[in-house]
Amino acid sequence: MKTETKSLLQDLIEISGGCVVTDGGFATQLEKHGASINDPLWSAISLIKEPHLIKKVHLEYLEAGADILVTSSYQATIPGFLSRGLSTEEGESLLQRSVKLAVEARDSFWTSAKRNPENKYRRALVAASIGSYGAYLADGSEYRGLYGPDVNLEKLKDFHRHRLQVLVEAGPDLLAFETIPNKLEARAFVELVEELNVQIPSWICFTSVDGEKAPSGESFQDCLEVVNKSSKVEAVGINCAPPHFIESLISKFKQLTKKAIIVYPNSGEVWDGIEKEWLPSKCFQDDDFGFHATRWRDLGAKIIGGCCRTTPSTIQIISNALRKNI
Ligand SMILES: C[S+](C)CC[C@H](N)C(=O)O
Ligand SMILES: N[C@@H](CCS)C(=O)O
Ligand SMILES: [Zn+2]
Repeated sequence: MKTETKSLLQDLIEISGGCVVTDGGFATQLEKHGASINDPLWSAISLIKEPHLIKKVHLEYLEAGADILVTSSYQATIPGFLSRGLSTEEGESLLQRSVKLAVEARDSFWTSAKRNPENKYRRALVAASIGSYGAYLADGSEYRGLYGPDVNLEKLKDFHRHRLQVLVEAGPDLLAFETIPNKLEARAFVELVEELNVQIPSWICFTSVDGEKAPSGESFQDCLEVVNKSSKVEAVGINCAPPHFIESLISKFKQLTKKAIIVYPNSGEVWDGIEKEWLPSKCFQDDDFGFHATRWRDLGAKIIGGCCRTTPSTIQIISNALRKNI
């Protein structure tokens, strides 16, 4: 009889009582430490300039209670690095560095955490971030999702293939396809993980600017139809969308998929892709995240965290709220 072995992600969800905490805004916390990321590479510039800060941010999220660390590779791409005058080999080594820094932070944190049997930490997983083609364009395209007639499925797969290979070979526990704005790009990921025979689980997270559809205007029913076909994608959900959309989106996703649902919204501020700054809007404060995280868990979310403009204090409050109310 064939016995199904559970993946590291399924195991983590199970030992956590059904809901795990992922980390919060990586770029946001990097900026809190003084990093200047107003750049076409956005937070990936820190892989070149300030790798020590990357590790510091990862450690802060672990301390706050994150069970999953998302790497600094969101906007790190080989074409992006080439346009800075770096070589392909240098670009590859920066991608490897993004995984290595997170793994080192996880390992050193876990080595000291497990010395104290009193503490409630679990050994965290490292998820390699793969931002969208729109993120690489560096003009806020990930919130619009309209790549134009020249960008077809093959072009998206060609864009993502090499980076994906390098990241997988660097040894993360998971792949995090993040802030995805349309169905075509989800399909590119689903096909690539199959073609490359990737052996670690993935999540695919879409964003939303209206609380109902993907930024491209495509329905989540259409988007999830593509994702549901892949056994390599273990979780699907929403990231970097305003938090007040999350309740109704979890309910919608529950009807559209049997996969684990993941949500890690931003604070509610809105990205100005031209000025490269966050504009104030209807926002959640840290306490609001604590209150809503238990509601999101009760509605069926299995992985909960924060995205842009959330920080370790947000994750600490989410983690405390979820552990109090298992
Ligand atoms: C998640 S968005 C705030 C990342 C930055 C964007 N791709 C840009 O470069 O403008
Ligand atoms: N993992 C990225 C996502 C940006 S939308 C970050 O937290 O900076
Ligand atoms: Zn974000």
